[in-house]
Amino acid sequence: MKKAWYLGYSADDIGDRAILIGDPDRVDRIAGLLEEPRFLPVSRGLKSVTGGFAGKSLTIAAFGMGAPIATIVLHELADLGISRFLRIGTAMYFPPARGGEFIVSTSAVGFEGTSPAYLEGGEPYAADTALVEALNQAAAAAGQSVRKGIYATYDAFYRDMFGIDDAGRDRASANRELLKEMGVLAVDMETSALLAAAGALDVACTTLCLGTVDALTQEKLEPGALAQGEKQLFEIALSGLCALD
Ligand SMILES: O=P(O)(O)O[C@H]1O[C@H](CO)[C@@H](O)[C@H]1O
Ligand SMILES: O=c1cc[nH]c(=O)[nH]1
Repeated sequence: MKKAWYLGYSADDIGDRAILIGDPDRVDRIAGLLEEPRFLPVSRGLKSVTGGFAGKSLTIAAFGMGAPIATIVLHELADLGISRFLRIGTAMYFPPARGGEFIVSTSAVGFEGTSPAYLEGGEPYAADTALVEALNQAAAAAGQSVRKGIYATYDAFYRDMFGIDDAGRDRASANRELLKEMGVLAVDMETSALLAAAGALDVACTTLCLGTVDALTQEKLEPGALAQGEKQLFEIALSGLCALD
């Protein structure tokens, strides 16, 4: 049976849909919400678990950080037969979004190097509308709401997104002006590449993130609100993704 090159899994190891998560510690925490969680062998630090939720079988896969590795994980899982993907995590946000809100991607603009290899000229890359709506409904059922909008994605965190030196501050500040004009709501390091890869591979994908860093002030969500938001994020993500056939 075919085995994925980097992940090392075969089709028998995985569900029919996937949640992609950056931080591998989040895989351990979301696994507690799954029925019969089965952790898969870890290679290169890529931690995954397969289990059930609401009668559906899914795989939660950690990719670390950044578009190249996130798209490798999506591409390998798509090649094994997964047809729906949801990235969850955290993002920098622009007004009118506020800290602690859930932001779902309806589309994304790519300032990273991976998306052109999948869908050159395809910008803005579109998210799957059924998945976006399923997340919207799952949030409402949980007494929460999601804000829908455009994501922008970069590779160079300390140059394009967040300044800790003069060169980074200047560049990130110029980017912020551009993103404000474009009406971007959230910034991360994966979404545009995942949407482009999903489009090219004919699978469904979107991103749902908790807004944790104010793009204008660089103020961070405090740890208690982050922990609480993460729990709600997991519930909305699992319910929304598993509501679809
Ligand atoms: O979503 P999480 O894993 O929190 O990661 C987010 O924070 C990292 C730094 O920008 C990027 O990987 C980004 O997408
Ligand atoms: O600053 C941040 C915080 C979360 N996610 C990002 O991509 N950037």
